[in-house]
Amino acid sequence: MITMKEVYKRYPNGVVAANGIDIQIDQGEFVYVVGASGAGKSTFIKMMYREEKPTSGQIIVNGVDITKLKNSKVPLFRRNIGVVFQDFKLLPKLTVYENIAFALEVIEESPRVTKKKVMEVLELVNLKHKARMFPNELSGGEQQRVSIARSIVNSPLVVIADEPTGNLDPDTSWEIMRIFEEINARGTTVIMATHNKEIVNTKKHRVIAIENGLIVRDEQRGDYGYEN
Ligand SMILES: Nc1ncnc2c1ncn2[C@@H]1O[C@H](COP(=O)(O)OP(=O)(O)OP(=O)(O)O)[C@@H](O)[C@H]1O
Repeated sequence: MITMKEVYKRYPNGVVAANGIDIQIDQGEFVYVVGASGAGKSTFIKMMYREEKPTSGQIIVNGVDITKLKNSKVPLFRRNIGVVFQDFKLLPKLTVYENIAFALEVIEESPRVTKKKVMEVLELVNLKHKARMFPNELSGGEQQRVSIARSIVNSPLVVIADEPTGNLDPDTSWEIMRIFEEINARGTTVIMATHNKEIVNTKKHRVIAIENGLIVRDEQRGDYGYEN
């Protein structure tokens, strides 16, 4: 579902963050992206949802070369992709319910379907009882669960998460992992950049390791492989 061919990314300041990446990720896979700080993990991930454009190379997502996509077509393309960030990025003035419903209002979903879908994802992340609260009334783990609920409410084919447990304590991180595993078990591809050695070594999945903008290891059920 995601193919990169000879992908290079040079930022305007001259830093080369992708240095010839070739990769294929199939529908339904669970993939960890690991590597030292500054190795190019975020750049790799951002290019998958057209947050960054490569300097050269092809990136094909669901059959479309997104490097050629017009800016005006990017929002439509992104409907098939859920994104989760380390710092949650919830809208502070909207309730939990509204933060999630927002993603559906943009696509003009009917109020009845919106309510049904929002309640379904809130159930999945176990936060139905906090639907009327505001983000600042929630713990970090709860905020991340809301952000995951928001990322999947459109039933995307893939969820891309950049260090989703980076700001969370170990117990909360395991709870977040449980939710990603559940999402993956339902057939959604999950791609997760992480520094969490324990999680990678315990919940085994494909591991892609990046160093200096290059994929240096790609293993099914791999280990984290760094000291951290
Ligand atoms: N917008 C940008 N402009 C210029 N250079 C950038 C930009 N974004 C990232 N870089 C540089 O590209 C390289 C790769 O950065 P990237 O954020 O992809 O790494 P990372 O592996 O995700 O790091 P971390 O684990 O710290 O998040 C780094 O040298 C970084 O400084």
